[in-house]
Amino acid sequence: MSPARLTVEKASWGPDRQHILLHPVSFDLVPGRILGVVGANGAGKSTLLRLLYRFHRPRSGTVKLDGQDIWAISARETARKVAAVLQEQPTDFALTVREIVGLGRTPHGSGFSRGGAQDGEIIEGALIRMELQGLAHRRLGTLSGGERQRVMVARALAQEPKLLILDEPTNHLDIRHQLEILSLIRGLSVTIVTSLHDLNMAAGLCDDILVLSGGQSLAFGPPSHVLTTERVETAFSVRTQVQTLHPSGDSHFTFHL
Ligand SMILES: Nc1ncnc2c1ncn2[C@@H]1O[C@H](COP(=O)(O)OP(=O)(O)OP(=O)(O)O)[C@@H](O)[C@H]1O
Repeated sequence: MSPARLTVEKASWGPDRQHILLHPVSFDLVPGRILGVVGANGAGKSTLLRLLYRFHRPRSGTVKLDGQDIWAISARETARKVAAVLQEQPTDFALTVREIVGLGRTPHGSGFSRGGAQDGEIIEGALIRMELQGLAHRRLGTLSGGERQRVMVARALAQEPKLLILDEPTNHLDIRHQLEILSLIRGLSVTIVTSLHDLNMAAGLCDDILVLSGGQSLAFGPPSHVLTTERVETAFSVRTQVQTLHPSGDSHFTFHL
């Protein structure tokens, strides 16, 4: 499955027309790139992500995948193209890890093109990638927060999406699993939009960054262009310093009140 081009044109959202929480935002994400959405608490990150996985319909503007408005196709067709890993997933804690990962195949269940064996291989591949083989028979409710997070990513991988939406994917993960999941994300052949709180992580992982503040988009583009000291100070209301790390030459932010 090839990565999708994601084109967001002047998309806005609010619970009603009088209360707009996300003001018109536009960006064009080249297939296969990783976009990091950053901003302070309440900036509108989750609201934007909800527009991208077709949970909210934009009040104005459009969200297009490969040039097609996601509201012009069915929810099921969208689910074959877009997978989301969210902070709070409504899941059945009595299901086993393998069953949960298997749910990722649901949108593809046409009964014609895909046999059960092929689904089984895809599910097994997702379990292996997230190092979950040893937990495959455990019930979700018995897992730690980090293990559950890996199950949710495995379920999204089993969905074989063209666009993967991740809401704070490193939450609950210890340092090793954070690094592992970031390296896995980098290696996927899929377009990715992820919200991240850690700006240093966002700068290291993402090809593009979108900065939100108070429901407005402040900037979109490569991290080195977008994450300037002034912009970070505006968006997060903190004093910010940038250091150059040796020997990598990477930029590293530190923050002060
Ligand atoms: N359905 C809704 N009705 C009313 N207000 C909402 C709704 N959804 C979100 N909000 C408000 O919109 C603002 C943006 O919320 P959002 O969850 O998008 O922020 P966020 O950037 O993801 O924040 P955080 O970093 O805290 O997760 C918040 O003030 C939130 O309370």
